[in-house]
Amino acid sequence: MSAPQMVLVGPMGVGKSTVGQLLAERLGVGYRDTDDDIVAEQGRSIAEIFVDEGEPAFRALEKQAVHRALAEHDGVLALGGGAILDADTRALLAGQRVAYLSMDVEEAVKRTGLNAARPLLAVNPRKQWRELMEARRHLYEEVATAVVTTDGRTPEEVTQEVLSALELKEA
Ligand SMILES: Nc1ncnc2c1ncn2[C@@H]1O[C@H](COP(=O)(O)OP(=O)(O)O)[C@@H](O)[C@H]1O
Ligand SMILES: O=C(O)C1=C[C@@H](OP(=O)(O)O)[C@@H](O)[C@H](O)C1
Ligand SMILES: [Mg+2]
Repeated sequence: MSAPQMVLVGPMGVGKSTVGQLLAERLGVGYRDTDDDIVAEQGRSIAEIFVDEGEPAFRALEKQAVHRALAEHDGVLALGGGAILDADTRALLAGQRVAYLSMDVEEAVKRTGLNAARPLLAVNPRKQWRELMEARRHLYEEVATAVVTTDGRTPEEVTQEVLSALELKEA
């Protein structure tokens, strides 16, 4: 049983996976991403799981993957954007170092576009993103120990901000 050095949360396309890998390099620790764990375990893409079984089935797989990673991983952990919808997951995040990466809607549309890999934004991404954020913003804020805005910042700049905000020492 261990705990991640830090966890990244935030909406789709905000840069959790990109910044997570940079953070892991800077900290000299391993990187893990719960979406990758689900894809590896299922042998299917996230989009295929949504199409084949629907969102509730994906959320059940996600909950298992997140709880396993929180117990096993001691490096940087990036969660899928919707993982914080689960109350048990939010309870497990209490007491951990959690950075919430945020951005505004225009940046979100630029970064995700009409990207079929993110089924929840496949149709009318601007409206979908606004609705998702209305439902989730307070949950990201609830679990976060630091909030880092990513608008107009490169992944390297966001990485630096996260290190400073969480007072993490580099390797
Ligand atoms: N700070 C940034 N500025 C501009 N583009 C970014 C930034 N961070 C990530 N991206 C791009 O946005 C897209 C989504 O990034 P990703 O790391 O997959 O986000 P998430 O894991 O949060 O869904 C990728 O194409 C990535 O290259
Ligand atoms: O926000 C969401 O509900 C989702 C975010 C995705 O992960 P990213 O946040 O890494 O894109 C992925 O888990 C799935 O498409 C659902
Ligand atoms: Mg990701």
